[in-house]
Amino acid sequence: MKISVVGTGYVGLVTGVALSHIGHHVTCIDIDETKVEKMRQGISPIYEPGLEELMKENIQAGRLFFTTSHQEGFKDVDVIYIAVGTPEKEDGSANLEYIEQAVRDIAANITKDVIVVTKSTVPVGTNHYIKELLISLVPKHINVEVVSNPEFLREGSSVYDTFHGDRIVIGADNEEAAKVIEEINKPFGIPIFKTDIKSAEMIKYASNAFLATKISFINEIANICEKVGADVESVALGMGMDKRIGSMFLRAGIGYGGSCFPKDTKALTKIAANIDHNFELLKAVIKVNNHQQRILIDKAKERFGSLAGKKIALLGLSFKPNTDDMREAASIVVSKELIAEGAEVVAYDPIAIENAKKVLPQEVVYTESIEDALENADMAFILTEWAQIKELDLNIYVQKMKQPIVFDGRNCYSLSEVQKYPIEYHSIGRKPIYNYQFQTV
Ligand SMILES: NC(=O)C1=CN([C@@H]2O[C@H](COP(=O)(O)OP(=O)(O)OC[C@H]3O[C@@H](n4cnc5c(N)ncnc54)[C@H](O)[C@@H]3O)[C@@H](O)[C@H]2O)C=CC1
Ligand SMILES: O=C(O)[C@H]1O[C@H](OP(=O)(O)OP(=O)(O)OC[C@H]2O[C@@H](n3ccc(=O)[nH]c3=O)[C@H](O)[C@@H]2O)[C@H](O)[C@@H](O)[C@@H]1O
Repeated sequence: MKISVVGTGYVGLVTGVALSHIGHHVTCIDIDETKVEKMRQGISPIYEPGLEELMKENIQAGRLFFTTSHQEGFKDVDVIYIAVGTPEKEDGSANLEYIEQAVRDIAANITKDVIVVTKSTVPVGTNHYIKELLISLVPKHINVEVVSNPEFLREGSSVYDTFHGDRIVIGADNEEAAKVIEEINKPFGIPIFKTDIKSAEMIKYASNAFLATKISFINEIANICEKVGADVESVALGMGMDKRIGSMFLRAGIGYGGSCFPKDTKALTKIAANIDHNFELLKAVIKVNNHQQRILIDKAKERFGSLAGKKIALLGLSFKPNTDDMREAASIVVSKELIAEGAEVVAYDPIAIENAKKVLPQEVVYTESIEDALENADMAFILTEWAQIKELDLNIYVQKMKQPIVFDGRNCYSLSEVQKYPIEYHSIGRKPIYNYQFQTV
């Protein structure tokens, strides 16, 4: 099948590469010339484990192409995937301007019948709008069908997820079009769920909202655990053994970030508000998350009073490990607030520093190693559970810091391990450890 993918972000690039890997002829189109130039050389503009190897392999096999020209990219294609961004507008609703532009680009350049597949996360009703817009713009002799095919990959494991996903959702009002997209996806060997367009659109939002709910739920339980002396890790394990609950997405921490949960939860409350439904549960999930992102600051202030003049090392900046994505990362909220409190902020991340520099306050100082960040620090905040941080020899905190006081927002270390060191350790939903005698200065 000859396919083109519009937009080469996390979703578009991974989709294009994966579709070429299962044998399709794929052209990825992006308006960003620098990105396209890199991708032509087999260089991935984003950090995703395994992606670059797969890109190179399929470029060499003559199945994967990149262009900035919609005309060239849409030439003779049977199927066009839309994977452009749908960021948050100021009012929380989804911004559909990139989708609309992509649709106009398609309409202006296609010369034969095509199926347009929407991968981007779009509010219920958008695919019908896309179809109406296309029909109004393309010449009458060209037939266009629209299929919703929401994406469920996670950043940091997007290649793995694409080949091992739990389901592929195909939402179509036209059986023939649904069959074509089903055939395209069959080589992945993943269960395919076919439904109508609006239900497919809703499956995406409902799934993200449900996962976000699980996270806010366990974070609330964690906060209660701290007060009553229970251990959230044990609680999550015990809960997760019930198959109806499931053990995944019960990791307590400093809340969810990233390009999707924050924006999609807000967008769903907007979708509900548009039909006069007050989605109270989801609003509470969002509120809990906003509070949770600040929880280490609250703990540190409770411990120290003022943070003014304190040197604070931030370990991990991206919104989760194995990605350089800084969108809605807790480190943004935390660093801004620490700077406002008058603290001196030193930050380390194995991959995301370049992106972090674009969004964190300019007062933040970056280091090339964990050791350098910890040097003479009054306290450390762990914000992302990178393997490098989880595997760190805990003696480093003792040796490098002015006082080894660690606020761990990702529960990176077992309490029994931390007990072996002269460290003061505060984590989420677990008992604090006071093995370091704090000297008042
Ligand atoms: N990032 C993720 O993990 C996931 C994202 N999604 C959804 O997928 C969609 C895309 O997300 P990301 O890949 O993160 O976006 P992104 O912002 O990383 O990438 C979008 C790309 O589209 C390009 N673009 C914009 N307009 C264009 C046009 N008219 N023609 C060609 N290229 C154009 C941009 O230059 C950019 O490279 C969003 O709706 C998002 O909600 C869904 C599942 C996972
Ligand atoms: O629509 C999307 O963009 C994607 O959003 C999430 O994927 P992603 O944001 O890449 O990463 P997750 O692994 O879901 O983590 C999101 C946030 O939740 C946090 N999280 C996750 C799990 C958990 O138990 N606890 C927790 O705090 C992570 O630290 C991170 O900040 C979903 O998991 C994907 O299925 C979906 O396709």
